[in-house]
Amino acid sequence: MEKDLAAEGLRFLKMHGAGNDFVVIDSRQRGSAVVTPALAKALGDRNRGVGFDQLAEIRPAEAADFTLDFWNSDGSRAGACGNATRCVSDYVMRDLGKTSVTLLTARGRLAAERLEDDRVNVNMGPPQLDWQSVPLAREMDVQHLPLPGDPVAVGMGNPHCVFFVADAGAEDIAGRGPGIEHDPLFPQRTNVEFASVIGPDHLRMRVWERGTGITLACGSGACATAVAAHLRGLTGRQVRLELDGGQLDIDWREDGVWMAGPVAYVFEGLLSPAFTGALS
Ligand SMILES: N[C@@H](CCC[C@H](N)C(=O)O)C(=O)O
Repeated sequence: MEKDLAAEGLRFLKMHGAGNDFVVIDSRQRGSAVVTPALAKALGDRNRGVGFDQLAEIRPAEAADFTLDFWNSDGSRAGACGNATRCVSDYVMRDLGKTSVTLLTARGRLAAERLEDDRVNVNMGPPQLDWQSVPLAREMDVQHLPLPGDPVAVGMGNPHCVFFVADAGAEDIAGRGPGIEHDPLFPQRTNVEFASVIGPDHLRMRVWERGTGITLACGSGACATAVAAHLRGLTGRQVRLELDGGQLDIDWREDGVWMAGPVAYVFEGLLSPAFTGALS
């Protein structure tokens, strides 16, 4: 932690998208990143920190409106976070007086826009459907992984393992999630989705997130689940997902997987110098 931040404290914003909650740190004026794995882990602690599913740090960008980095609550980095992308895009759009923005993430350049009903729609890019990109440990059929339950692997800039089950609401997510997250098939671990079909354009989905655990919604997971459902012939390319925290609408278009959903502002805060200083 830089000396001046340890002395002054660090400003943050708390947001959520369909109950997937975030701490957002805006480092555009500072220019350089302040988040470290130690800060992410300490801040992600719901008892001793602020608590979040993901931490998102905004940095300046030359060829886009901003750069966005994601961290899980265990202090690990994530290459994609759909709901944080929607929330932070809304914040930057309001700040810049725009109704659409472009951003750079580890995945590449993404685009987001505010819809007339105030939801935010983001293009999460094309799904990664080859085993190296997910990534998986060795060559295999991504649409039929060699695991009980016959799941589908989909990369959305981060790895997802999607199970189609009779009733996602009845799945023991906490019991099954950790073992699959750490299965040797996934060299970078994986997010785990359990989905059931409500209709040809309607799914129920629950999630165990890599590096965080159970969350009320996962945007990249919703995209991966919609892609997997279409590949399995269960739905069309446009689908609504019912998550524990709300609804997300997915549209798998030629230019990528678009996801629309709500964004919410919760509070702003200032991390105490004692908190940030203890991490120096
Ligand atoms: N909540 C997210 C996904 C966050 C990252 C994930 N846990 C990972 O490690 O890949 C979303 O909305 O996409």
